[in-house]
Amino acid sequence: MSNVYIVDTTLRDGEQTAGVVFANEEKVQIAKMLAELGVYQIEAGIPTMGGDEKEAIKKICKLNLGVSIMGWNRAVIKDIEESIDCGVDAVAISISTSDIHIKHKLKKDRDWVLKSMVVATKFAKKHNLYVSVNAEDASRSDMDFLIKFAKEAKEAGADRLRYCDTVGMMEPFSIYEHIRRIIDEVGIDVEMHTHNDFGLATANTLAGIKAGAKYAGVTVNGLGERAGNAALEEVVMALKYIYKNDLGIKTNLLKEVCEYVAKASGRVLPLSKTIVGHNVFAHESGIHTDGVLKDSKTYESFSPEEVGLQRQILIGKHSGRNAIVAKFKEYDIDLTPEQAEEILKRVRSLSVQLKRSLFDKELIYLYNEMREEKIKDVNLQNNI
Ligand SMILES: CC(=O)SCCNC(=O)CCNC(=O)[C@H](O)C(C)(C)COP(=O)(O)OP(=O)(O)OC[C@H]1O[C@@H](n2cnc3c(N)ncnc32)[C@H](O)[C@@H]1OP(=O)(O)O
Ligand SMILES: O=C(O)CCC(=O)C(=O)O
Repeated sequence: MSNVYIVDTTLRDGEQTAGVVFANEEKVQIAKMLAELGVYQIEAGIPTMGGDEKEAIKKICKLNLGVSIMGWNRAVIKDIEESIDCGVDAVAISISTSDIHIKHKLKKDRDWVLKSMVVATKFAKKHNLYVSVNAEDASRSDMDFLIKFAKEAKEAGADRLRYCDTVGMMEPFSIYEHIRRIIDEVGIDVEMHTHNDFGLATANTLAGIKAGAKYAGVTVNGLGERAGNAALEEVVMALKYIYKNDLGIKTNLLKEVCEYVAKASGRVLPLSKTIVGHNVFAHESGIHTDGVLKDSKTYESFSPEEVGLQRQILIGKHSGRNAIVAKFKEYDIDLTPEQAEEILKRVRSLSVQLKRSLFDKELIYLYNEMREEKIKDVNLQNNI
């Protein structure tokens, strides 16, 4: 697998999540964090919107973060002029390639699409910008037309083609075929931009990469239109651990970045959010905790510290003896096997009553309760 570059669009597609707005300072802070994380390119927003959006993009450009800053544009010269005015070094030039979009949204025809894209691309190249030509709704486009579009984009000077699965209608096997065909027939660099409508955004991005796409367009926490985009944290970690392709991203910062974006977007991270959820390294089941306590690799794909998290061993209804023994050891209490068995019974009963796992102080309470009962029993037996 060749090198893969992360293109983060949290500040563009991520902010397009219905109802999400980043304050300008938050946009700047997110850009700084993404640069620190080590992404290749930040799609910072849509300059032609003007106002705050343009101000924030200008500020991000002025920071000289050492990463490429891209502005998003329609295939419209005025849009690109606004991008240039912001000081970006790269532009995304977007236009729909599917007949559904061309006919019903743009109300134009295929020739108009090709012409608008070529004119916009040549204009951007004349201004020494890096150009990604974005085929919106590529996945629902006629493949022969998409190939023609990609060829003309390349001839006009485009540096890459963004393949957009705009409504998230693809699955990995077909997307692999599409991307292979584009690369084989056009020989252009491809960026994957996938949406999560069927929960396949990350899988589809990985399939595209496997087919030879060099760029992965992602968002932090998978923010984005409707069900969102492929999540940065998922793609980076899957590439590292499933495909053995370490992109050099500072993954130990992931938790912090994801938490920040969650807060700024007002979209709380679910406890079991992939990669960075608070509970994705929490173990309760007896067989799992026993395994993890012996060797964490038995039930973890990578160590929690790698993404800025910590392992948690919870004690609850599904716990086993070994976890109970280990937990009390943390408090310098060496349980006998019989004591561990007895406490486990009490843990199960209390967990069912409370419908949750137990806090450490509740465990100590159960331990004291058990000891007091034992003392009472002995006293009774001795008639004291
Ligand atoms: C799949 C995606 O994520 S695409 C990105 C979507 N993001 C956004 O829309 C967020 C920011 N958008 C905006 O601020 C505004 O929509 C703007 C500034 C881009 C345009 O605003 P307005 O001029 O008010 O137009 P409006 O949004 O109502 O309609 C879009 C127009 O752009 C046209 N258009 C849409 N996509 C493209 C394109 N890729 N290239 C050229 N024209 C396009 C539409 O046909 C429509 O034109 P019409 O007015 O002649 O019918
Ligand atoms: O990136 C683009 O230009 C297209 C917009 C988009 O987000 C998409 O098609 O999913």
